[in-house]
Amino acid sequence: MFYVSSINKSYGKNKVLTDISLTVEPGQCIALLGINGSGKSTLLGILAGSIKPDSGSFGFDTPASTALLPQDNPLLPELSALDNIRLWNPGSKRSVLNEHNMSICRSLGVDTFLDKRVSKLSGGMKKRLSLAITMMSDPDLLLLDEPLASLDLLCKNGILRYLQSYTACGGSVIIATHETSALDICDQIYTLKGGHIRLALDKKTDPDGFASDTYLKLLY
Ligand SMILES: Nc1ncnc2c1ncn2[C@@H]1O[C@H](COP(=O)(O)OP(=O)(O)OP(=O)(O)O)[C@@H](O)[C@H]1O
Repeated sequence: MFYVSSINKSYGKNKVLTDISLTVEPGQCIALLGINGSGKSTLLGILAGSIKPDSGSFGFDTPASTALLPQDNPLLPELSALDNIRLWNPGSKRSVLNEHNMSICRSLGVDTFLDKRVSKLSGGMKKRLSLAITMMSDPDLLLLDEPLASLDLLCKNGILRYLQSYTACGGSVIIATHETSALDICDQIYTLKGGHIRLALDKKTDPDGFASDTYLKLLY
């Protein structure tokens, strides 16, 4: 289990996160919903270890690992997709295309453009490549910051199906999103408002609450 306990974060006088607590079980997918500037990226950055909270704690109850897929793809545009994979995977040139990594590439359709330069890839291809690289570290908890932004329906669907197969194998996901289609695969929806977090929907106790025409109400 991954726990977050009483996290607080301010930028100067701007109190962004107040007393944030939640838990994520293995195999669970949790959505973070909130308007622009509500603190979703800040919270994910804290959980990924790249932003220091003012107070509070987080971690796993057993040894486990986390990986963050940031909003902007962490790719070098002048390199090929394969060279970007090599860059993020320390090891020999031969071992980077091992069966484990290739199976991730195949699942996300990245194997079809490994030799292409990143600057020539579409937004959806870049996102799938970034996700593939993130998955190669075999994380137990995947932190996703707006992974579906500006992707076409087919690409969104492919990524969502991939995430479903990941959680079906016991992986956990926290996904910050404005996309209602992403909420369909989530077990719980938390909202961030005025710095505070609230469990707004839980599929176990309110399966009927998961309907795209009701999601907007959660933000008010
Ligand atoms: N490095 C920083 N220095 C100062 N203020 C920051 C910094 N990063 C974020 N903020 C502020 O913290 C607040 C939360 O920003 P954050 O990016 O976490 O929101 P968000 O919910 O992810 O927004 P969006 O949906 O637009 O991506 C905003 O008011 C933002 O201006």
